[in-house]
Amino acid sequence: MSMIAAFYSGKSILITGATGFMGKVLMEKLFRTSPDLKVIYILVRPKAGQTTQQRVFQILNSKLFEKVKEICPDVHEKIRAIYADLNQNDFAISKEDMQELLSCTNIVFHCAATVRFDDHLRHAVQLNVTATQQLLIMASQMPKLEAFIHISTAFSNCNLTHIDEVIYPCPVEPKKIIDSMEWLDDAIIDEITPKLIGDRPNTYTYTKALGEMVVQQESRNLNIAIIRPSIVGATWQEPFPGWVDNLNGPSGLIIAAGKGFLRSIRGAPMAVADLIPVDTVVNLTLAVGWYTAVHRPKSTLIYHCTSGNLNPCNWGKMGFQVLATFEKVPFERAFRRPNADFTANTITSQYWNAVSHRAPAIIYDFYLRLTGRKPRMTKIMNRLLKTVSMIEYFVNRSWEWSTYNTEMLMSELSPEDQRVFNFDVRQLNWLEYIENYVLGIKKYLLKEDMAGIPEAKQHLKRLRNIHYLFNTALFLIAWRLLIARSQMARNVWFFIVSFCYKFLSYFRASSTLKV
Ligand SMILES: CCCCCCCCCCCCCCCCCCCCCC(=O)SCCNC(=O)CCNC(=O)[C@H](O)C(C)(C)COP(=O)(O)OP(=O)(O)OC[C@H]1O[C@@H](n2cnc3c(N)ncnc32)[C@H](O)[C@@H]1OP(=O)(O)O
Ligand SMILES: NC(=O)C1=CN([C@@H]2O[C@H](COP(=O)(O)OP(=O)(O)OC[C@H]3O[C@@H](n4cnc5c(N)ncnc54)[C@H](OP(=O)(O)O)[C@@H]3O)[C@@H](O)[C@H]2O)C=CC1
Repeated sequence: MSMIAAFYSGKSILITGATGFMGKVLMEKLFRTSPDLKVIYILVRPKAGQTTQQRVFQILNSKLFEKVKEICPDVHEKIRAIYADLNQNDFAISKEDMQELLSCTNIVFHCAATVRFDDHLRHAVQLNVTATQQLLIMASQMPKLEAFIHISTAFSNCNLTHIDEVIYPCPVEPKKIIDSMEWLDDAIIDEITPKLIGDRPNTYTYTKALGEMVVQQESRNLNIAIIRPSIVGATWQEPFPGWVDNLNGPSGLIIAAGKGFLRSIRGAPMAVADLIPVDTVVNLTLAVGWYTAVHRPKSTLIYHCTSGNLNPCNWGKMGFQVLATFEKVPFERAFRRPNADFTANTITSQYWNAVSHRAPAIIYDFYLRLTGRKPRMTKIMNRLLKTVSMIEYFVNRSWEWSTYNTEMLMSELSPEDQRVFNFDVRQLNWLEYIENYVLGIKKYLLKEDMAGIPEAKQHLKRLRNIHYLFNTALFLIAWRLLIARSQMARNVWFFIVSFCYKFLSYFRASSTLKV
């Protein structure tokens, strides 16, 4: 019997960010392995015209929860969706709901965050720092609380190259930042943002670092642990391989490459691609919840959930495998044939941006205009290039994260728990994982039918022919223009033509003689 699964049985668990990528997988695993848990409270806001209940209904009826519904048929009754907005005071939770949360919760998993790299500092602070502080204040009023697990990111200290399992202080105290956000106007915040974030690349990593400081400062006598995952990717094994449902991290760029929009990224092919499957992160998170509640470590332990030091893969290898998978299972209606690369050189990268990204978009928009349609490719390309520019920081560097706590935890687990809550990335076969990841993107994100693969391959063949035709036409036009302008080019041209003519005459004469 799994000790971790048994631990969560009968427990009341609060999850923030349960509608997000990681939150959904966390909920799924909890219900699948501990169907006897008492209740999972999730803090949800209405979104995109859907009420909180409709959102929960949609999640439970998704492919991800198919297995859960077999194992735990009363799953609908065990989820309590609580209306909440983490941007508001007391999260806008009603008094009755708050009372219930405070009196019943045993474990808190705090996953909610804004993960946008370009978020305005005020908003990023509100969600990643202030909301974390408020949640900790709530937690301190929960008499039955056994553990509080905070999800941070391995990149909260990406300004360092070697990162230990400690909280690194930021120069300005989080409390001062929170206070200043209340009275500074947006223009001033914009001005001081680069100074505050310093050598971090964006407001996301900075506010996640502040969030960790808040956890440390507000921990009081709570049992707290922090988990720092690196780049979270599709599921590796559970509940099935390749599940993914948003465009964050590599997923959006894999789509862009598969559809032929993305041809080049300025990145170091040999830099470590520190991806970690979402089910691995969830398994570690649940193991940490158990360990923190049962063993009550004296201080706040930090767990790095990374792959680079144990089973490294680099961006070059990953890109190669992604492209190889496109050969077998191409995406439908590609704009161009997938053919992308990482280039370390800035000038080469700018050249490819002009030739392979901007020029085809302009030509295609011109074609759309000619055929009376609305141009859209330049807009799509600008958005893609903006995304690429934001991730460049992460694909040009390698980091080293120490993983003593994660390894210690692994050794504390029973063999059964090591199997059920496996977070040992040494067992991960990257080629297989990446292939499943690309397949998962096709199935669950793009919702493409596997039956359409022959047609997609046919489409790629047509694109290849158009590509050859276009290049030949371009070459002939360039050559014609050159001949018109340069005597030297004309001489070369006449030499080639007369050489071919002589060769053909000789060939014809010798074949007549034989007869
Ligand atoms: C080339 C060779 C090989 C080929 C094969 C390729 C191999 C693989 C390539 C490997 C590369 C490795 C990358 C890893 C780096 C991760 C580092 C993580 C480090 C930290 C990890 C963390 O700890 S935390 C998670 C990370 N956090 C994000 O990853 C959020 C990012 N994101 C944003 O910060 C905003 O998204 C941003 C971008 C500002 C746009 O902002 P924006 O305002 O312009 O656009 P919006 O977001 O509003 O989106 C407007 C519309 O674009 C759609 N869309 C959104 N993203 C899209 C996307 N990536 N690709 C397509 N489409 C996307 C969306 O669905 C909307 O569609 P619609 O309009 O139809 O609704
Ligand atoms: N994905 C990754 O690559 C990595 C993620 N992480 C961390 O993991 C955690 C989970 O990330 P992930 O699941 O990928 O992120 P998602 O963007 O998929 O999910 C974010 C969650 O936070 C919720 N949320 C955001 N704003 C509010 C709000 N105002 N009120 C209530 N809920 C809100 C979202 O709700 P809604 O659905 O309503 O928007 C959603 O449930 C985060 O803490 C992130 O920093 C760390 C490393 C890598």
